[in-house]
Amino acid sequence: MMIIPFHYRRWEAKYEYKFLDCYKKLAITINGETPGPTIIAQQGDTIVVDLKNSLLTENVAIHWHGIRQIGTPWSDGTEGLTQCPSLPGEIHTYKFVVDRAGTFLYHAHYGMQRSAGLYGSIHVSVPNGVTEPFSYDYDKNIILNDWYHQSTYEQATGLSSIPFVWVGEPQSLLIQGRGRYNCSVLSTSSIEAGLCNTTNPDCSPYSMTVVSGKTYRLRISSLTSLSALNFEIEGHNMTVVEADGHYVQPLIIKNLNIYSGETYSVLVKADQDPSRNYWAAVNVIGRQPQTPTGLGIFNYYPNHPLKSPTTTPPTGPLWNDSDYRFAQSLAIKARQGYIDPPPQNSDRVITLLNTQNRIDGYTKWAVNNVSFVFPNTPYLIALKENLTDTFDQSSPPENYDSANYDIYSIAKNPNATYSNGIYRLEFNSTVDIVLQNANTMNANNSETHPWHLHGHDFWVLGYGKGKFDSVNDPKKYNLINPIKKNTVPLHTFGWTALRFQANNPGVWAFHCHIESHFYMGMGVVFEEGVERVGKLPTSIMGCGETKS
Ligand SMILES: O=C1O[C@H]([C@@H](O)CO)C(O)=C1O
Repeated sequence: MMIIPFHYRRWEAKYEYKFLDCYKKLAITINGETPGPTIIAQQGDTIVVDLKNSLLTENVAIHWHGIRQIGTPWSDGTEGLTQCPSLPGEIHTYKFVVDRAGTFLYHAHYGMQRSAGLYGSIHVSVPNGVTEPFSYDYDKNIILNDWYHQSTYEQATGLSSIPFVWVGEPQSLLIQGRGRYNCSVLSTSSIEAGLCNTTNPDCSPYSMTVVSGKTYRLRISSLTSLSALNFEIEGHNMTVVEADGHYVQPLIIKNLNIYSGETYSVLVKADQDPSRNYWAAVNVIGRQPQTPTGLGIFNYYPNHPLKSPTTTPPTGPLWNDSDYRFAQSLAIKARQGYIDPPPQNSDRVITLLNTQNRIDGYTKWAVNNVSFVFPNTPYLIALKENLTDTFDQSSPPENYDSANYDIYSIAKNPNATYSNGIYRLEFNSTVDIVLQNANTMNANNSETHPWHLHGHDFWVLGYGKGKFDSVNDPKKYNLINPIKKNTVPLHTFGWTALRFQANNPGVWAFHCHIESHFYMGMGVVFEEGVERVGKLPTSIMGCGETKS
């Protein structure tokens, strides 16, 4: 059979009532599904998606998470940065090449729209004739998510109100779009009105059927709005072999910590007593859990796929065991034979202090005291068309006053400022980013932030606890076999150091992947080589100064 290196998809995004955790809620579907259809392609293939916006009164944009968009920065799908949003009734065409094998994602990148369920997976297989450094019998896809009963609008309104209304912890955890809310806590009249229905097929538990003796590659990813998660299959170890599309030195673990925006492949051998089923369990870590364990079934053929094990489901590590999380992050290294060594030095170091702040009575997140706000005209268009009065031309700060800032205390002055200024990077330069965590505006509290970079993979040079020491910590960087990623956790009261090459012409977001945190300003924007970007398609225009 001839392989056609071109994949054409017609997708329609629309709101539908779904019972993903048995509770009735409007969800954004693609062609009727959430998670949406999986894109299966081979390295080097071109993907074309015609996305029809049938959301009636809401704009849309889709980001292809982990795809670098080399030569197509206008297809990154980041509203306000690389495109105007597409309006109800419009069809927007995304066209890009999947240039690297691995497990990637797609999801809405407009306001907090991702939390309404617009997301899915992208599998890119290796080219013909190339073999992977591990073997397995079957490939399965598992997207983890958290789920809220409040709409995106109620959440966003609360976050941008005085007094501030926090979104709180999710009601459910979803495994491949399925969860289970305890309907019995609701009033009989709500249940009679059909608000919660445990027999709805939408919330039938995720069950993965395995055959004894076979090895499964589970492509596990997280697109949670808030929660850091721990994934475990009762009674089975797993071997991590891939992270964000890069091969990992095989690491055997009992359970996997996974942060929003990350993807991993783990190998699991069906090597336990086949006369019963086992739990697949997802637990909240990093924040005090108020959400029940998310449960799926690891089903040994020929047991019934929905037969619940009689055992107690795994409860995961202690939610506040940050040592456990640091240790797993540190243990993941690039695979021998597949190491892409980082440049030994960098041209520029940007240190980003992560803080929760206040601006005019509003609660915000900021980096180096600047809370990001979107421009009306997407940067990519503004820069190419010289519409430079459309955003703040001053560069955001490269550092914070580390000598006088106590990361373990509530800031003496929590006030921050707004800006839509961007970091302009010299094309082909090597850039280091040091993410520094700190205390929030609540005493003795620091939160985990998964940072995601668009348009690049970065090397993870190190993780540490406490305040980064700019003299001694760089001496401990892993410059031998660091893993490359596009999303990385910044652990509580810690730092994370990254290195990347500014070699992809375009405008790229770098932000906390927690939906509410980016919405509250926790992100920055990098530009490099924009003069090298080809002619922009007019389909990305139509808002702000690009209306004419
Ligand atoms: O932005 C946030 O607000 C809440 C909390 O700090 C409000 O008190 C929280 O946990 C966040 O991540």
